Amino acid sequence: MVKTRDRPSMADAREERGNFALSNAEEERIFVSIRVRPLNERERARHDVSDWECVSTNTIKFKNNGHAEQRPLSMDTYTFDRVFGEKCSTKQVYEEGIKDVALSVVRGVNSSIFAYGQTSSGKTHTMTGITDYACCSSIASERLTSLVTFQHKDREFVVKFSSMEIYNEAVRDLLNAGSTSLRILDDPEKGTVVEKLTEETLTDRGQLQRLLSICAAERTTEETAMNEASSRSHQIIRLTVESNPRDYADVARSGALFASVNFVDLAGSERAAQTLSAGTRLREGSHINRSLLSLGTVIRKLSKGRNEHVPYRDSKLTRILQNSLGGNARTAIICTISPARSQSEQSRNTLLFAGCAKQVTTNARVNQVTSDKVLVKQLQKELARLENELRNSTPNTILLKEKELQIQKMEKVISDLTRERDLFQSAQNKLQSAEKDQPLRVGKHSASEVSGANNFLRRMDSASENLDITTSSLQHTGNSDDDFLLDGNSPTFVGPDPCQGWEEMASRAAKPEDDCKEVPCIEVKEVETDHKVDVKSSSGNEHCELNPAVVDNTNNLIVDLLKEPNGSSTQIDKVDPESSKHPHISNLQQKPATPQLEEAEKVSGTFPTEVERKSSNSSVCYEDKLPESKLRATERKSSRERSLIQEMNASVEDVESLWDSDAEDTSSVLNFVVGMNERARQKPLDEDMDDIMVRARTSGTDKRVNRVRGVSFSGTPGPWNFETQLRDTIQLWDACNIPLVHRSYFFLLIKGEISDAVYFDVELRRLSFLKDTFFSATNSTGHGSDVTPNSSLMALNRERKMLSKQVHKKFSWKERNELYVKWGVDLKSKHRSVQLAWCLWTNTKDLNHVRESAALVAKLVGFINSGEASRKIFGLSFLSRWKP
Ligand SMILES: Nc1ncnc2c1ncn2[C@@H]1O[C@H](COP(=O)(O)OP(=O)(O)OP(=O)(O)O)[C@@H](O)[C@H]1O
Repeated sequence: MVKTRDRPSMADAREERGNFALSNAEEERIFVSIRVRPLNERERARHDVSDWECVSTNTIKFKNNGHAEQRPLSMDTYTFDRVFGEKCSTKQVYEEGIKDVALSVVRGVNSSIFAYGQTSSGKTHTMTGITDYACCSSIASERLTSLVTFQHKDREFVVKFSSMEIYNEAVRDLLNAGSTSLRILDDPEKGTVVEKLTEETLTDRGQLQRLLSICAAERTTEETAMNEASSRSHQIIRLTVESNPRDYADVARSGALFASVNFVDLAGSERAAQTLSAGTRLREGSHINRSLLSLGTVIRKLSKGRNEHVPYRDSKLTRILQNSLGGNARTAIICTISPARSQSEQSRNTLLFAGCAKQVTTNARVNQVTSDKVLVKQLQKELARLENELRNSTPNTILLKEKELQIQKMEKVISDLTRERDLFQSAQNKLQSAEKDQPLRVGKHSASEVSGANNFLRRMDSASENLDITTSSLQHTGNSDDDFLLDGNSPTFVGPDPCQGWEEMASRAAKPEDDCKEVPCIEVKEVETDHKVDVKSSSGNEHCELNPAVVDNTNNLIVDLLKEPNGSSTQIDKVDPESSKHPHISNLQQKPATPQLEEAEKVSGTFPTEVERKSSNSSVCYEDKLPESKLRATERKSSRERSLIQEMNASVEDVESLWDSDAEDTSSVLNFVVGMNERARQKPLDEDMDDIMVRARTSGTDKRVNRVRGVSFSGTPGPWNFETQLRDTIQLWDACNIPLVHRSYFFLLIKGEISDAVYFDVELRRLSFLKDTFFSATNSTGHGSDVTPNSSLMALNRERKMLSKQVHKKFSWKERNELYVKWGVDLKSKHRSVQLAWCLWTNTKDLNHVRESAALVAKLVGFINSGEASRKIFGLSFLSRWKP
């Protein structure tokens, strides 16, 4: 008795892991089932009886009733994978024995279904039904309506149909009846293939039915004594199923699957005596039996499991089905038998064959094909998916839009700044050309010093906040002018640069050449009429108040400078236009004497503030009475000296009144400073310079000038005491709450060269004035000043806060810690950068502390010492571009 081992439920296992999951080759035995048909009419007519009984779903028993004529069988019970009795339907055979193997093809596994049995046992009857069920029946568990309609949510299917018969050992294409015998080829990749076999791609179930009908019609069948429509050939209906995933993103399921299922309806073995064959039928029967014998031999060899030769090539049947027999395919064999006692031996032979087939194992595996075409298609789909994802990605879209908006804003800011820069350069060019056209006017032009001081402090104040302004300006997209508008009481910026304070210094330090280009002209009309002086800026449209104190200071300085070496003074009644013709003046100034002075004498004007002149004969008035001898001495002074005096007078006093002036009014200052520096560098002991400095140091009858000069020049003749001036300046910075950036910049740039005396002079005079302004603001509302010690102190605090923020930007963590240690800030304390900023410029009596403070501020702000040019710029940096 052939025993079969219990077969694991492979179908269930596949269902659990997914129908399309890839798997390695699985060794399994051929699924063998037995179907017993009912007795047919012919058998019943012969009063034949059924000798076979299906005792269970997998066991069939021969009912040998002891008939003597029956030769005793070696065994009477056979067990197979499934046994279907006479009453079992073809659908049941399909569902319970064939379906799982047949539908392996949709998972990319080759499969074959055989019908084996003697003639008239029911092979064609069974296989026709099986093929129909497999191809066209609803297959819910596979989520396929059928192999033909091949609908699936994950994959797209292409099913191709082909059919052939092996008749008299010749392969015929059943879909191409006119064709000759087809050749069988051995393909290294595909195995055995039938050349030129017609393949039809299935589109619907009706097409399949038509093709099946064609095959049935074309198959060779003849009537024999055993069967009215006996199949005289082996028929193979082949469905080739190729599936591709709908979504190529799933790598595990992204391969194309390619497999075939063969529905093989073998011709029945027959005995010539029974079929009464002769002639053609006999020859057919001979071929049938020979091929079946080859099949039996192959099965028997395979069932033994030895590595001996398997004669696949003995017949075209075994050659074509080689892959299905012990190869890469799942195989199911339905062995059909007749229950008739008259067919018992043939039935027994069938069962023996089935028993051998039961021992045969196959190694089915998934046939995954990843061709270049599939790869390209896969990549194209993936690319399209990613592009679509990118387009529809909301966060990315928002991010991109934000970036575009930022770019637009920055472009707008750049455009605004470029426009303002161009405007500014245009204005400078105009001023430069005007300067060339107009001679230098020496004298006074009015300025409200209180207003100027306010502007100065406001400018410094705004400078303290420069980083915030700069940053915010980059973020604004509106009118840049609006960005710089202050409150109603504050001045409005009219120049190109919103930060005229330390930031301007720093930025100019980076490109000193550009900033030194413009040397605006000061046009001053000094007219002696009713003791009033008309002061006009170069623009000619601005009348300003003139502070008598400044007038006094300047004139005293002039007088001092014009002192005769013997101590006598010369009073200037009128400037001699011819004096400019002096070669020294020409060298220094490069400008002709101003004819406007003469013209100015003829012009009478009124002043916002009258300046009482102490002497009706003098073109310059003094607060204190001056000896007439001084003025006369001045008059006698050489034209060269007068020109120098005019130059310095214009420079120093215009700088002094700078707070209300436009930048272009500083031309003479810069010219003078440049000239002084150049001369000092080239000829430090130049007689002119030396003369001027000595005279400056020895000047002073005016109280205010004395006070300033007492600081600047130590009040006594002798060598310039740089350190004293520096200390005095530092104290005044402290007293006036001057911004730390300004202090640092000044400190680092002015190093004590003799030419720096001018800078100190200007700085000290201004600081002194600021201090007085503070004093006035504290004690009265005089001048309408809104600048108070408190407001300047607040500005200073804001600057420190700004500097504290810079600490984090400019220094690394390690550098910051070193700084904190150096400046005595506890590393464990909070707000260390703020503490550090509040340490700067606190101990102003210690020059080392001052030097360290200045250096640190310079690092924090980022300005550099670019040499002489920077000092010139620094001179200009006092000039306000703010107007009330
Ligand atoms: N299970 C069945 N129930 C009812 N009738 C059947 C069954 N099996 C076969 N028959 C009938 O028996 C006859 C012979 O069947 P079939 O032609 O399928 O045999 P076959 O094995 O294909 O013979 P051959 O090898 O000569 O082609 C047919 O008339 C068929 O209708």
